[in-house]
Amino acid sequence: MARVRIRQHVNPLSQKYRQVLACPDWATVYDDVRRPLHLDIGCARGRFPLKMAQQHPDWNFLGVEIRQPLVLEANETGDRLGLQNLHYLFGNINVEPEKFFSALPPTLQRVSIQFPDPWFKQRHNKRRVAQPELVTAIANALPPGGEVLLQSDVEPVAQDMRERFAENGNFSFTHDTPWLAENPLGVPTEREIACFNLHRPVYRCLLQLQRIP
Ligand SMILES: C[S@@+](CC[C@H](N)C(=O)[O-])C[C@H]1O[C@@H](n2cnc3c(N)ncnc32)[C@H](O)[C@@H]1O
Repeated sequence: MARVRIRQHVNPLSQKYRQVLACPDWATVYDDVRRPLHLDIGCARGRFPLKMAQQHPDWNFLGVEIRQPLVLEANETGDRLGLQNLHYLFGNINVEPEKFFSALPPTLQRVSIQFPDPWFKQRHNKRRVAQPELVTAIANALPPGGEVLLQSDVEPVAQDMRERFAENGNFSFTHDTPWLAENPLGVPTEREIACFNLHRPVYRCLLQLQRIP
């Protein structure tokens, strides 16, 4: 069988990725839509949501990824394992995020953005995931107490994400130190494992929504 070549990075500003993420009928992908929902943005092969779904059958998990072949493969794996609390969607999270978030089940409880950006240069700022419109959409969709986990191994990128959430005004940090030493969810992502093996530091923080905006 011919192997599909999967690109390392795609440009989220390209015309190809300008559609709003299409949501399915949630009752066809989750066996119980009432469970709390964890959204993982930029999930790549989706191993993090997969492990979380196995460890937390009382939650639903949704991975979003802009590289379609990874999404197809991840959904096949989830189906093969019979996981009815896991689903993946293809698309660009930064296209009209308000529309996407308003089409989610009303049970959104946690969002994670982990090692999202290959865009380290300042001139590529607009390609980064944590844009103000996305932060606003997350703030509008989470209930008070809802959580956001941010992680990166590139300090300026982590700092940038941190500032975007702090300047939104609706979130507070759950810790006094600038960064958390350990992953509070206890399940490392693929990139996090690679960082650990390379002894690279990881910059992570956990925020909570304070009030309804
Ligand atoms: C470096 S990988 C990290 C994957 C995983 N979160 C981890 O920690 O191992 C970042 C992923 O985010 C995806 N991504 C980047 N921008 C995105 C966007 N605007 N919408 C959806 N996915 C995006 C990339 O395609 C890539 O798979």
